[in-house]
Amino acid sequence: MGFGSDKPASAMSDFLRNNGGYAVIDGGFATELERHGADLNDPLWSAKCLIDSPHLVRRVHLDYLEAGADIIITASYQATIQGFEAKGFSKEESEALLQKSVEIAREARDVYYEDNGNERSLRNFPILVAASVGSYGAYLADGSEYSGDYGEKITLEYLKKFHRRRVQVLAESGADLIAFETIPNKLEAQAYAELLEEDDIKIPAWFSFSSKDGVNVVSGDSILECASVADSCEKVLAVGINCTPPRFIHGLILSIQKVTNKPILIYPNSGETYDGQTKTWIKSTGVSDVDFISYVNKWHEAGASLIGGCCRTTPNTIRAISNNLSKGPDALRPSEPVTSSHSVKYQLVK
Ligand code: MET
Ligand SMILES: [Zn+2]
Repeated sequence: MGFGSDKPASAMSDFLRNNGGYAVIDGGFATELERHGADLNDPLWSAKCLIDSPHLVRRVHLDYLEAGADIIITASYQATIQGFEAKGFSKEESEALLQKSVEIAREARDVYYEDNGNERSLRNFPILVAASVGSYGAYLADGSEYSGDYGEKITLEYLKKFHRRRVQVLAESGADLIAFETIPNKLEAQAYAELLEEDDIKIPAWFSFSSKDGVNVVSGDSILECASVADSCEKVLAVGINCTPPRFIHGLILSIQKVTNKPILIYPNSGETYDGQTKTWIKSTGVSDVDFISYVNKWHEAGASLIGGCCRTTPNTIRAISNNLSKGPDALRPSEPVTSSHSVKYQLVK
């Protein structure tokens, strides 16, 4: 039985409760691919490796699992049928590449389970594979991913049409959930919510927004309104923030809590600034790993229960997050297998 298929609404809360009150999300995927030598200067960005270096994709998933990630996010952030077709792939080949992103993550999970004596897969807290869906702006690769400004021609229906087949394919590919990431505006969140409902998508999802001021999402839409869209959609099991500087995260957690009781996820970037023109990160505008980590237990105390890193964070960041949370003041991650009769002890998750 898949994650969320028996009790969809509470699947994430149940998962977290069995997992000691928190889960660790992986870190910057593209960042780590580049560290392994991948060249991502391409409209497909990290999804280019699905075509030319799947072994690196698998390696990076394993790096994050070994660092302590409980949830790994697939390389499909910038993988779209339209983007693959622009490279000359057929519709069928493009869909197969989307499926491949999930297959590689599942393979990495199997290898990790085997290397670790299958202990985790037998527990109530398996590792989850989250199929990434990046925004329409990420597909455009023109900077609108971080402005959320798509112009007036882009309507709700346009966005639904753009994402529909991609979401359907990922939902049928064996992932545990869909991670809608770096959502830049309210319109795109509404498009995702309507797609999930209308197409009767069979796996749950999380919605994760990005912000550059700690008050609004990057388009200027209110985080309260955006998080409310996520709250109203039954298929959305967690809501939060990613690819946003660490200094804004605490305030955003408090805002999101005003409009939802769903578990809150956060996976900030390193705090460095991305220059959409040159497609590079401006160095020395961020925080060090040490500073990033000093925030982690505060974010957890403030109410975030799924914590990881986004662009420019590394397996070292994730290892430190994992170590910090397991030593935190209210950490209850069990070291022995948990059966459902024990789960009442782990009630930190709201
Ligand atoms: N999961 C994606 C990645 O790390 C998120 C990118 S945010 C621009 O590649
Ligand atoms: Zn990012």
